[in-house]
This record gives sequence, C-alpha cells and structure tokens, in this order.
Amino acid sequence: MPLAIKASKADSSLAGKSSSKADASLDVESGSAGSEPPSPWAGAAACAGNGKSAGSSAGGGEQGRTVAVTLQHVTFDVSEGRGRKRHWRRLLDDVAAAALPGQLVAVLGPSGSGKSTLLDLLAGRKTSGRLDPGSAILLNGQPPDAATLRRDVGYVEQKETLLPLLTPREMLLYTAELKHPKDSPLDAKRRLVDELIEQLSLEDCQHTRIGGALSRGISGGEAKRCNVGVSMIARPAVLLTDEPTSGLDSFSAHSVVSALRTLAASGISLLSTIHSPPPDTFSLFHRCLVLQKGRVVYFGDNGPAAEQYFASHFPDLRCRRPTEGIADFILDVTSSANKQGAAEAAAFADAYAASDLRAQNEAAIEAALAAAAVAEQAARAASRRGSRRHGRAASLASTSARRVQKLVGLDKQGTATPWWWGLYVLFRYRSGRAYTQKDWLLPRIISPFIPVFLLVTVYWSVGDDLDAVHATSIAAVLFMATTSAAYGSMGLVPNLVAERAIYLRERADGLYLPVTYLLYKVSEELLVASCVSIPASLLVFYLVRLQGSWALYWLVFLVTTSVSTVLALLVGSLSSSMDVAGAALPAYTTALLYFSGFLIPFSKIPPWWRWMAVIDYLRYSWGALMANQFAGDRNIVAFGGEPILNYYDLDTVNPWHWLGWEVIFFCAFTGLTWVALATVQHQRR
Ligand SMILES: Nc1ncnc2c1ncn2[C@@H]1O[C@H](COP(=O)(O)OP(=O)(O)OP(=O)(O)O)[C@@H](O)[C@H]1O
Repeated sequence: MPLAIKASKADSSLAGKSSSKADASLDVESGSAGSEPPSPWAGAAACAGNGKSAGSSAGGGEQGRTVAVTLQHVTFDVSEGRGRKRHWRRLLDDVAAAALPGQLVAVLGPSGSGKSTLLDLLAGRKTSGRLDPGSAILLNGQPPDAATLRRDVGYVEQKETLLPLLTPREMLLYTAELKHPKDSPLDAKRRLVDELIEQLSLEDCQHTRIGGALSRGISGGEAKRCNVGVSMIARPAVLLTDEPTSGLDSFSAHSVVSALRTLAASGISLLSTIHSPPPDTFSLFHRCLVLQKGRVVYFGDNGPAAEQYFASHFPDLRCRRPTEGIADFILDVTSSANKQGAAEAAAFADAYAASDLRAQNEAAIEAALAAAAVAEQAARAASRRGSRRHGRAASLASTSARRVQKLVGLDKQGTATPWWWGLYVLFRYRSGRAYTQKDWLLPRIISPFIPVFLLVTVYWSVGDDLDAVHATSIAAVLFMATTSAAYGSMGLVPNLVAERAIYLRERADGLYLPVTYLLYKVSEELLVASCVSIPASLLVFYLVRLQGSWALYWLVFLVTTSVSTVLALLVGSLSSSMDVAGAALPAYTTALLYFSGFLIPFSKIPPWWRWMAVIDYLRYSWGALMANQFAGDRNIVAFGGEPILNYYDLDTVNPWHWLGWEVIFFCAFTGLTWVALATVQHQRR
C-alpha cells in the first residue's frame, strides 16, 4: 500500500523548488525506448514547416500531412440528476496538453478520471454535456469543423467493430473502398492495405476470417490491430485509441502498442488511453498525460522524467517496488489518494498546477500554436477557398458539447463516395460473403419451407372441392400463408441489433449514409426472399389446389415478406436492446393478426379498434389473397348462407388494389426506418 501522501500537502513553493530539476527533463531526449522524436516539442516545428494545415489540406488519405493537437483550459461538465436535484458535474477541469506529430502520448489515470471523456471530446463524439467557453481544442492551432475532424482524426474505440465474416485484408480493403474517392484506383487502395498490414504486423492472419463471439477467428491482439488499421485507412493525421490493450495478454498488448509506435513514427499524432501496461510496453510511449478526477497530475516525458517528477515533488511518497512499472506506480498512488479523501485526491493536481513543469508545458503549447498559426496563414493565403472555409468554421473552443456532437455526429452526412457506390461496396463485400456462408443462408432458405410443408401436407388438394367446409379451410390456408410471411422476418432482428455497433461506427466514420445502409439491408434480404418465394408459393398454390392467379398469390406473398423485413429493420433500429426488439416485434405482429379480418370480420370489430384494421398490412395481404381465390363464381355460399367474401366484408375488394396498399405500407415503413437509422441514437457518451 502506498504511504499517505503527506508531501502532497506541501505548499507550492516545495513543488516549485523541486520541480526545477524535473522540468529540466523537457529538454532532454525521451527516456523511453526508441529514438524518435528527439524533443518533446519537435513536432511543433514539423507542423509549422510542412505548410499543410488541418484546415487547408486536400482530401483524406493525403500522406505526409501532419497535425498538432493542442488542448488549453479544457473544462467539461455533464448534468446529473433530475428536477430539483439536477446539477452539473465537472469531468475535466482546466486540462492543458498536446500531442505533436510523431508522438505517442499515453493518457493514464484511475478509473473514472476522464480519459475517455477527453478522447471523445477530441474526436467530437461526446453527445451530452457542456464545454466551458474558455476551452480550446485545436488542430494545428485552429478549431476544427466537422469536415476537418472527419478527415484528420481517426478514432479507435475500445470494442472492436469488425465484420466477422471478412478477413483483415478484406476488412481493410472494404473500408478503403468507402473511405477513399471512388475514382482512386483499386491498386492504390490495395497498396495502402498492404502497407497497413505490414505496419500493424497482420501478415500472418490477413487471410483468416475475423470471427466473432461465437465463431473462432483471429486472436484478440490481431483484432485490436485490425481495428486500428480500419481507423488508419483514411490516413488520418491524428489517431485516438481508447484502451487498445484492454483484455489482452502482455505479449499481444506489447504488439499493439508497438504497432501504434510504428504509426507515430510515420508522423501521426497519437493519443491513447491505457490501463496498467507492462513496463516494457509503457516505455514505448513518448509522453504521458496523467489525469485524476478530471485534472492534470502530470504531463511530460515518459520514463525517468516522470519518475523524477514524482520523486522530487512527493518525497514522502512510497518508493517504487523493484518490479513495479512507472505506470502501475502512478495509478496506484493516485487511486489510493482518491480513496483517502478530497484533500489527498487534489494534492497531486494542485502540485502540478503550481509546478514549473506546467508553466513550461503551457509556454511550449503557446509556441506550438504560434508555429501552427504561421503555417495556417501561409496555407490560407494560398487558398481562398480554404480561407472561406476557415472563416465559417464553428469555434469548437467556445461551443457546447451538444454542438460538437451535432457537428460530427448526427449531422455527419459527408461521405467520400456517392450513395450508389456505397451500396455497391456493401453488397459486394458484405452480401457477397454472406451469400456464401451456410450459417447465414440456410436459415433464410429452409425456414420458409417449414410452413409450406405443413400447409401442403395438412391441406393437400383441399381446393379441389369448393364447398362450404373446404372454403373455410382455404381461408385458413391463406391466413397461415400470410402469417408465415409476417413472422418469417423476425429472425433478422437479433442480427440487426448485434450489428448496430458496427453501423454506428461506420456512420461516425462517414463510410456511408443511412439510406445506403437501409437499401443494402433490404436488398440483401429481398434478393434471397424473392428466390425462395417462387418455389414456396408454387408448391402451396398447386398442391393445395388454390384458384385465381398464381402470379398475384406470389406477389402478395413477396410484398408481405418485404413489409415484414422492413418492419424488422425498423424495430431493430428503434429498440435499445435485443430484449426490447425480441419482445416488440412479435407483440406487434400478433396484434395485427387480430385485425387482419380472418379472426373477426371488419364490420364486427368494435368501432374504437377499426383504425387498427385500417393500418394493418396483414389485412390487405389476406384480403387480396381471399379476393383472388373467391372472385366471381368462386364466391360460394359458406357460413349461414352468406357468400364467403360477403361474410368477411371482402366482396368489394379488388385484389390488385389491395396489393397496391401493401406496396404503400412497404414505402411508409421504409421511410420510417430511414428516419430511425438517421436519428435514433443508442449510444450516449
Ligand atoms: N455523458 C455522461 N454523463 C454523465 N456522466 C458521465 C458521462 N460521460 C462520462 N461520465 C462520467 O465521467 C467519469 C469519467 O468517465 P470516463 O469514461 O472519461 O473515465 P475513464 O477515465 O475513461 O474511466 P475508465 O478508465 O474506467 O474507462 C465517469 O464517472 C463517468 O461515469
């Protein structure tokens, strides 16, 4: 257990005196493994020198562009509680730090210290809270607009969002096809993928299926590195990674951080949150930013400099154990201080606030900003268009987090490729692979034939004798055919909910528009459903000996399946979880069966429920099938001497018109699903 941090209560003069020694470390080489970059602030010059600023460079994927990230006075609050108990809680308090080109910066701190919040803010992905007007989050000295964030900042979420059926190579190429302009040659995209596979050491698993929770695939470390590769496809100048080593053994964790280090060496500014890395892995980071309860406890070089800082500012602090890494030590002493009380918890941050190290860091950030401003000015002069865009850029520094999110979240409509290209790529890579997988294909082919088998064997040739008893059986056959089409799509819901994290990440990355995803999903399912529906409807129609037009029977069956498919998509996009979706769709479909006209004829439905029958798409399906079957002379007398269509209030129905109504339902549900996919947010950050 660490000693109580008595020294932390020392006044600022103590901190100031002792810091001078530690602060000298800013000018020396990083104590971490490897050689680059030579000085902590070397990137500032690089960024000023390349003349390409975040606001002025051309489209994403441009190699050699460098971007310095600077944070000044970043203060962020979220609201908690309801009604009169509502209050603001401070998650980040006056944070100042920087990540310069070529630097790998570790963001460290006890659980709940605000590490992910900081990354989310940097990426513009925070969906709630307010950023203090004095906060400045700048890329090359400029508040970024949505397009700049999308182009220059890559974000690797903690949980992998990879497509289980693809291999790492296919996953990267698929992302490249959507993230780069459609006109850029496929060979160039392949070369980029080759380069990333090499940088991330994915050669051995590049042709192995990624797999998922239930199917064996690549290892955890390989999946993490592939996840990083997906974010690197657009060649962002800044990469943010949230706990890239979580859940990995020490060897895999080291390989992931080594890969990040390689990426940093190519000029990327990299910030990564990390938890308890092994000492040799942590030594790969150039700099570290330590947060405690949202305040900066240390920002400086990793390795001996950090050790020296803590030793000189807190002489009463326990010594580092022989086998303990500096990251574990910092985490242990800050977490213990959190448990000891508010004064102890604040002591580390208070000491840093009063230290020369902080003053030096702030001066260096100012210098980096000045250098970036010179580069920006040159770039602006070179491009009037760039200048106009710059003028329009909303000030991220003085905006609320909701606005930040609006800039890059729901408003994020910009994609690198047109919608039809997105549809082609989704279909080619995702559907192309799904169609070859028996786990995906067989349930969709076999399940429609189960009700067909039952209908055919139970009602074999029943249509040969059109008497009152058989007419009732045929009405039941048509009702069951409708019901099976409605329930058949329910199996899609779990797949949709499970895929949501991938959809949200791909949308946030600007890979495609909601309408593209919707069209891909609907066409992927309906292509299979159309093929299966032909033999299924032929079997029922001719073996049960139904009458009327087979084409109409098939079309009604197909359109009903289509409506239920879109409905499954709608429920999947609206439901917050698998449990909700699993309960909502069967409940809604069962309610529709009551009002479909078979169980209760329309005129016998209580008046206050008739509206439900009017908007019940199954009523139009079954009604159209009945009108097709019993039209004209076939409208035989059934129940109580009444012709069957009259009994069911279907005597005036034109089956083609009712099929048209079904098509209208299909369009309406498709529109609603599009709105749901575009607006409903399930991830609150
Ligand atoms: N939108 C929000 N609304 C309310 N509280 C939030 C919100 N976002 C984050 N928090 C809270 O802020 C604190 C910091 O969260 P954050 O995820 O940034 O911590 P962290 O340092 O990344 O923690 P960990 O290491 O455990 O992942 C936590 O207590 C979290 O519950």
